Formats: sequence, structure tokens, C-alpha cells
Amino acid sequence: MDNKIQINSAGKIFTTDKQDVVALQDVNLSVGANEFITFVGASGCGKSTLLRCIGGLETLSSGEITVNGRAVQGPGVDRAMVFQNYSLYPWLSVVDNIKFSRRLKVNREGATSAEVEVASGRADALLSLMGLAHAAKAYPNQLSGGMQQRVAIARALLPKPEILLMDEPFGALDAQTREVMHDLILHLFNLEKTTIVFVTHDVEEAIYLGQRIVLMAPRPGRIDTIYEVPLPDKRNQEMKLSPEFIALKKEILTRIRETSGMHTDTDLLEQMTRQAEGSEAV
Ligand SMILES: Nc1ncnc2c1ncn2[C@@H]1O[C@H](COP(=O)(O)OP(=O)(O)OP(=O)(O)O)[C@@H](O)[C@H]1O
Repeated sequence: MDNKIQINSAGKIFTTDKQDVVALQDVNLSVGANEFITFVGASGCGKSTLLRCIGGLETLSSGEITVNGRAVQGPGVDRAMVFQNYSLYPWLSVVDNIKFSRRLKVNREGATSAEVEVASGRADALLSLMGLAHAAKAYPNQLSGGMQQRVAIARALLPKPEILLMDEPFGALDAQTREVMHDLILHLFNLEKTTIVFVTHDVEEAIYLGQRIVLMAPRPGRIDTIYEVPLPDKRNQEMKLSPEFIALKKEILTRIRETSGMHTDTDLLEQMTRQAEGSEAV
């Protein structure tokens, strides 16, 4: 796998009135091209800070992050970000929200009508892919949370970014909508061949989506463990009941608890593992 993102000895210290916070300490990681990598870890372990540094929204205090071998020095069209709050423009329709960034670029660079047409074609394709064609003319306040997030993802994908950086994108959605979004994002990942870096609090989400999972630990924010997900690349919801899935979930939850002092219901997980093993044996 080609290397897309390289993080070398990354450190980030936030200096506040009261104290210095070491948000990242000696973080080293390679992310491959067309890899789906997920980040989990206790609150405050630096997940969002690292994502923002990759996105160029935050600068490192030490170390370096490169994308395609070039040092990150700010945001760029090669990296798109999607956040938990959909941050759509309320005064623009769905289709205009999706085309917005391209319109700015087109205006700035005095693009030809052919280029505008290509952008429009891709916007229409993304609308269909996201199941939003019927809502193209609607305004954000007329959409459900899941639909708004689909618009935000389509908008992020419009310029064909090589890397999609997602910070708790489904955190505000209900469980059922999240499942739909999971399968949608995996479908997009396969179609668009992007590299996806995805931050979440939800361990099940991290396993279901990720090829690798990076578990970070707090105080100081650092990488604790990297897990390979023992599931085929083509995922389906049934896999969440497999012994491998449940065993990994338990291992990660236990490690998060150990690194943060939080508690999980391990008895319940053990019971689920036994049940899943029982149904495998039948
Ligand atoms: N702008 C800032 N100024 C001061 N401290 C900050 C700033 N941003 C983040 N921090 C601190 O850096 C540490 C890491 O924060 P970060 O938001 O990256 O963690 P996180 O793992 O994403 O947390 P959560 O899961 O709760 O979102 C925390 O202690 C946080 O309080």
C-alpha cells in the first residue's frame, strides 16, 4: 500500500492561562493510500487535534505531518473535512450547498463553462449517490439530521479530495440512521478510492468502518495501540455479531478503560461473546 499520510514525532502543546496541555506527544503513524483508518480513545486524548493538524487547521508544536511526501502547512484541496455539526449554509439549497466550494473556485479562477458543467455533473452524481436527488431544491432546515450530513459529505467530496477527514460525523444521529450512514460511507469509500481518517467515540463504529483502529490515550495525548480489524473489506451489519468483532470490541473497550479510568460492562460483553460462540458452533 502506498503511503499517503506520514506523521513523524508529532507534538502539540496548548498553552493556556492556567497550564500547558500536551494534546499530542511523539505521535508516529503512516496511513496508506485508500486506507480507512479510525481513531478511538478517551475524551481529551488528542483525536480531534491530530485530525485538525492533518487537515492543516492547527499547527504542530513539534514534528511533521506530510501528505504525498509534502509537509502540511495549511488546508488544501487534497484534504476535505466533515464535522459532527453539518455546517451547511442555511440560505442555500441542497444542490447549491454541494456546489458552493466549486463555485468559489470557479469565480476566483475565471473557469470556462465546460469546467462549470463538469462540476455540476459531479454534483448531480453525488446527489443521486447520496439518495438526495429528490431533495436537490430543499433547504437545510427542511432536512433530517441524516440528510444534512449526507449533503455535508457530498459537499466535501465534490472536489475529489484524496483524503477525507471525519470528526465524529455521525455523533449527532440516531442509531438507525448511523447504520445507514455506515454502509453509505463504506460504499463511497470503495467507489471514490479516497483515504479516510475517521474519529469517533463509538468503538463499534470504529471496528465496523476501519481497516485499522488507532487507540489513543490521554494526558499526554498519544497513540497507545494500533489494531488490525480481522474482518473482510466488504462489511455487512451481521458481522457485528461475529465472535471476532465482539472480542475486538471487548479488547478495545477494556484498553480505553485502562487508559482513562472509565468503566464498561465487561460481564455483558462476555455473555455476548459466549452467545455468539454458541451460535457459531450450531
Ligand atoms: N484550542 C485549545 N486550547 C487549549 N486546549 C485545547 C484546545 N484544543 C484542545 N485542547 C486540549 O487538548 C486536549 C486534546 O483535545 P482534543 O479535543 O484533541 O481531544 P479528543 O480526543 O478529540 O477529545 P473528545 O473525544 O472529547 O472530543 C484536551 O485536553 C483539550 O482540552
